[in-house]
Amino acid sequence: MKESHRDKIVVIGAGNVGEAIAYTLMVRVQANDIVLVDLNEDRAEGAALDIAHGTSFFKQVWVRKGGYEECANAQIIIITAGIARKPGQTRLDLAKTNVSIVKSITRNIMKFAENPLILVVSNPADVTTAAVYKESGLPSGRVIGSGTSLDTARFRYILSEKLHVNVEDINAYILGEHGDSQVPIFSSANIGGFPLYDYAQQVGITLDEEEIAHRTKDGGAEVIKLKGATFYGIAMAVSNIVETIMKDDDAILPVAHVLDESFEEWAGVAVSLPCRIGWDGIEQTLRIPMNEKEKADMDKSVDILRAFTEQVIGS
Ligand SMILES: NC(=O)C1=CN([C@@H]2O[C@H](COP(=O)(O)OP(=O)(O)OC[C@H]3O[C@@H](n4cnc5c(N)ncnc54)[C@H](O)[C@@H]3O)[C@@H](O)[C@H]2O)C=CC1
Ligand SMILES: CC(=O)C(=O)O
Repeated sequence: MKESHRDKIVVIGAGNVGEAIAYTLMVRVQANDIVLVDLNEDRAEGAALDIAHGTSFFKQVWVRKGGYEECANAQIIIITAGIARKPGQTRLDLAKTNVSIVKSITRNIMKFAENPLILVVSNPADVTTAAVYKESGLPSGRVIGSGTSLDTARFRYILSEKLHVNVEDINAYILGEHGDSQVPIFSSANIGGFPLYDYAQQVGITLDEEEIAHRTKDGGAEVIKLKGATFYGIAMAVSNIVETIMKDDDAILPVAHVLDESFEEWAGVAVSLPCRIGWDGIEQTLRIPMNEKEKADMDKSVDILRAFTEQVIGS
């Protein structure tokens, strides 16, 4: 296939996360041209070759190392470059370094791409999303942070374990910060269409909200403590976002973007809410019913993110 006819995705940062994303995109054939860009060119080339060697078991997908000029005609650009969180270190400790990395990457992307769709994964993911939005000048719906998509996946996984039910039957969100102030929305969660607590009562299971929230929030730290880094979970979360964009299928996913004025006291902050996503990025931001405690926790999460974002990148 001619290069000009390929569906191209550029992944910037070919470390654990970038490599796992490229692998997942290849296996699921979500693009037929996957380009890895990294400051460490050997790392990008090695990762690309390792994945490319396996393509004969799947479909024709080009996986290769490249430079920023590849962004010119990419359908999606995914930023994963940065410094990974060390055991015991908070996500927020890393903010200043990673924000300056994603800002310089954004300037490089914008040299070549006219109206790119950028997906931001580097931590702290909400603050880096705000930084890329500001630096790029793009509409906020075209700068999507992976936000609480991974936390939501962890929440659903834990609920499926507790309730002994297929994870696909669980509709429940973690919203707010991808971090310590994240908010589990229990009040509007449903299991196969049944309100969560109706379902739990019918199957005779008592849920401990605090324990579930705690396990969800600590999911990343738990894996980091055990094996040093998380990368498969985020790769699958990103692949899910990529799928809805590439297929233009209007799925509703919990992702971060900078909220507009209609969100009043939350406006101007990059934070996760359920969003309808398609080819142009975020098409609609949805307001999910919350009880009073959840709403108060969301207000707190937004306040924390606003204060921190201002501290790191200015208002
Ligand atoms: N949002 C989420 O849910 C998750 C986010 N992360 C974050 O993803 C980021 C990457 O994590 P890992 O891949 O494990 O780290 P890693 O250290 O394995 O890889 C980072 C890569 O970025 C590259 N890099 C650094 N500066 C660069 C620059 N200016 N331009 C191009 N490449 C550059 C490095 O050479 C390295 O290959 C971290 O910030 C981590 O905290 C990780 C897991 C989940
Ligand atoms: C590292 C990280 O952000 C996570 O696994 O949630």
